[in-house]
Amino acid sequence: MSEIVDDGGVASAARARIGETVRARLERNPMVSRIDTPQLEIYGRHEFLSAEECAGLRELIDAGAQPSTLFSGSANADYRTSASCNLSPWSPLVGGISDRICALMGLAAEHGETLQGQRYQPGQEYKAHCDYFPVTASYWPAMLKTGGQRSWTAMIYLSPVEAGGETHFPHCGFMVPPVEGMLLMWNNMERDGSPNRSSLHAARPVERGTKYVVTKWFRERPWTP
Ligand SMILES: O=C(O)CCC(=O)C(=O)O
Ligand SMILES: [Fe+2]
Repeated sequence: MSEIVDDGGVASAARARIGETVRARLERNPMVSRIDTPQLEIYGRHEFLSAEECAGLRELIDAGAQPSTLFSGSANADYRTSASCNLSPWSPLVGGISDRICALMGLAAEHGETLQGQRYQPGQEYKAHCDYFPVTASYWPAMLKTGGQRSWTAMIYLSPVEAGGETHFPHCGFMVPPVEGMLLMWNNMERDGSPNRSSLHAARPVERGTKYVVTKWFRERPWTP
């Protein structure tokens, strides 16, 4: 008897439903605007965080930042050159902001991974990648057990950057420039719940200034690290 395993790389009614629910909620929010591109569901919310909240998160990132690793744990000498840290969900600032992201998107807090902070100095970048998991990766069986595929990504820019540091979506043909306090949200899945290759994105090298962001990735099921 063969067991049908949803391998995260194909269409899925459950993931399609997550996409649809969040899309409907964001479309109803007058503070949220959709970036007009046919290949990707991507939305922005300006002034999601105040200047004080951004400064508070930058301080936490400065205190905790270590050279970034890639999810696969592989060496990343030139692939992801930023410094990053997981932010404690027990911090009232971090917990409150995580809750607000969940409320805005209509996603349950249990599905969200820990908020991760990143800092990029001039010359640092994160080369083109997708946030969803490749089902051929050695770590995929472990991900399947800890919440499955990643659905939506939420990312907040915490500083203005004098030059560079845009988030580039090469298949969609646009870049988002960092604007302090702005929340960017995109669906890593297609409407049918299969991975969307057009969600490929890169953090372009910072040219002048320092870029800070926090990222939250949502799993299709509750995250159980
Ligand atoms: O810093 C950025 O603009 C993108 C960050 C990113 O892609 C990620 O954290 O997954
Ligand atoms: Fe990413």
